[in-house]
Amino acid sequence: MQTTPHNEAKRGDYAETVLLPGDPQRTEWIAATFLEDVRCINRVRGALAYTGRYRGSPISLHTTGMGAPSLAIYAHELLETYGARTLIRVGTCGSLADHVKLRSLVISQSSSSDSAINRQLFGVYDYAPSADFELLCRAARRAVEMGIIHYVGQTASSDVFYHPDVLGRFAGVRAHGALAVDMETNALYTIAARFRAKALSICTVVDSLVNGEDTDASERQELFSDMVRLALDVAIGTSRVEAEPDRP
Ligand SMILES: O=P(O)(O)O[C@H]1O[C@H](CO)[C@@H](O)[C@H]1O
Ligand SMILES: O=c1cc[nH]c(=O)[nH]1
Repeated sequence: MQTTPHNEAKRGDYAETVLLPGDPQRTEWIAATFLEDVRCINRVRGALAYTGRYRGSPISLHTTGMGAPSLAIYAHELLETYGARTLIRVGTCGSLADHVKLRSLVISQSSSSDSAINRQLFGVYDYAPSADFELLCRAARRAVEMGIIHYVGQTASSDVFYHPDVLGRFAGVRAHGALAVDMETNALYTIAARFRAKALSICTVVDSLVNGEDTDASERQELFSDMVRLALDVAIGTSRVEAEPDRP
């Protein structure tokens, strides 16, 4: 019998820190490329999940699928049933700002949403979900140390990927500084807050809604190396000083 309706992993199979790719192929690639002693713990609905070690520390990966409802189910179960305490999204996003270029990283400080889910949850309030401050600071510092082009700021999460008004629909949030759009960060931060857990969303910019530029799916695994290394270093708390103990 499965432990949850959506997951066959047993209690205790997940590490406390879980990286969350949207795409199962990304999950599989991260497991094969970055983790040691790795084992697959879930295949239900193709939401591949693995547990292994990164530089000796236990880390899990779990595929969220696309959109807030899908992520919400998996994040809820990871926090409620599997004892996860830190969730780090390693996703993709579309640029909403001129200066946010393809292939850079967007580290989301907070995330607006057009989701009707929030209207059910918060009544008259427009809840403002945000990243865990410690994870956010660590990611920003480590990204500088690694020389990765990145932007820290607010993002938007939308339930609509294909929309006839490609950019115009974001006018309000763009005018107030939103850097990029994805579909899950708002839900991730909201659910983590509910469980008093830590969350961070790091996304690679794969297209621009401003100028229509796009990356090719074939370059994407390569493209994700910086994001995944950064997320893993953040997950295990590595800074340059810790990573180079022999430094004078
Ligand atoms: O690449 P992932 O992590 O799935 O993220 C983005 O890509 C999907 C849309 O293509 C949505 O899930 C969006 O948030
Ligand atoms: O959610 C997403 C992700 C990438 N690009 C978009 O336009 N939207």
